[in-house]
Amino acid sequence: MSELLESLWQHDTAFRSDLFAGKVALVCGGGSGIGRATAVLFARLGATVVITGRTQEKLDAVVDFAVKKGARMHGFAAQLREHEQVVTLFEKIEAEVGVPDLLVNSAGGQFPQDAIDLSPKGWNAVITNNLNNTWFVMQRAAQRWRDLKRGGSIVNVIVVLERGMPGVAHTQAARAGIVGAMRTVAVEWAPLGIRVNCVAPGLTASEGLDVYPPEAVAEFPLANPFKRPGTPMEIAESCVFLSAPAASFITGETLTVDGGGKLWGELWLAGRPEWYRTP
Ligand SMILES: CCC/C=C/C(=O)SCCNC(=O)CCNC(=O)[C@H](O)C(C)(C)COP(=O)([O-])OP(=O)([O-])OC[C@H]1O[C@@H](n2cnc3c(N)ncnc32)[C@H](O)[C@@H]1OP(=O)([O-])[O-]
Ligand SMILES: NC(=O)C1=CN([C@@H]2O[C@H](COP(=O)(O)OP(=O)(O)OC[C@H]3O[C@@H](n4cnc5c(N)ncnc54)[C@H](OP(=O)(O)O)[C@@H]3O)[C@@H](O)[C@H]2O)C=CC1
Repeated sequence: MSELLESLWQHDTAFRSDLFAGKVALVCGGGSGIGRATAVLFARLGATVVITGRTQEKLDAVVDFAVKKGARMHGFAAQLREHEQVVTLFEKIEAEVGVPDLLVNSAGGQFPQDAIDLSPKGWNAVITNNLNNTWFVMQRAAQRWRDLKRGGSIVNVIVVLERGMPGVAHTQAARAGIVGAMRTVAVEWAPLGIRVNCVAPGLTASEGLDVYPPEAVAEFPLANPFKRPGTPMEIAESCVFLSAPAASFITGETLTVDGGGKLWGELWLAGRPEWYRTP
């Protein structure tokens, strides 16, 4: 783990080392994968960072590392599907750290299953985990910015939507909901000085991929024309770009970071059905 964190700390970045000095960044899902890379990058660029997720130990590992590097980072656990927990989380952050200026929503995930077999409980779990979760957090941030008469930036990490994604219809539906909400509030919240954007990663090498079956994993190199997964840092750079002053005229957009996967690529997350196998 410390080797991985060290590699994130040393990784090349396009950004100035004091870019976010004086800013507070909240990264949901910051205990692993894309969220962790984003949190570490914000910390390297001078922000005070708060990470959240359900598992305190995962958060502690990242915080301990960052603090040893001299960065300012805090880890507060929360189940983001519960609206009351989101409200309490914001109260805690404001009391102990300060009002977040920047929000990156990378908390989410799903399980792979053919759509026809999804149970109502499984569908609801994934919709709640990726639509309600992200919405509760982005709305709470916007409410606080409105109340305090200050702006902010929101970046939601979603999935690539253009061609659907066999094996994860539930997550496609949830993330399409986020895109619709994002495009709408980009207009409603512009007068408040709030920008809201999405990053759509292609297949990215994170712990999150552990839930996929071996037959799906074996075909992951077919996901894009580079024939490799992206790295969490390749996604983090885009999350940070959209949060930065360099993106001050960008709102309501989705930045796809998928190595060209939506132009050429195949991703069968629950495995390739017989019909689509070449003889
Ligand atoms: C490029 C695209 C690639 C994307 C990659 C990534 O996103 S990587 C990042 C990925 N990172 C992540 O995905 C991490 C986050 N992911 C998660 O935490 C879970 O996937 C979650 C969203 C379902 C959690 O919801 P939860 O805590 O409520 O979960 P729970 O365990 O209580 O299940 C609720 C119900 O869901 C159903 N069901 C669940 N699993 C399966 C299954 N394998 N099979 C079938 N069904 C399944 C089942 O009905 C279950 O109820 P039951 O029958 O047990 O009474
Ligand atoms: N890796 C990939 O190939 C791709 C990933 N994505 C998306 O990017 C996002 C980040 O994924 P990635 O970093 O790869 O995967 P991870 O599973 O590593 O990260 C997801 C994080 O979200 C947290 N989380 C999940 N649900 C909740 C919840 N209800 N409340 C609070 N925290 C929660 C998890 O922590 P904990 O379990 O401790 O709560 C975990 O740290 C996800 O939305 C994912 O679907 C999109 C496209 C491709």
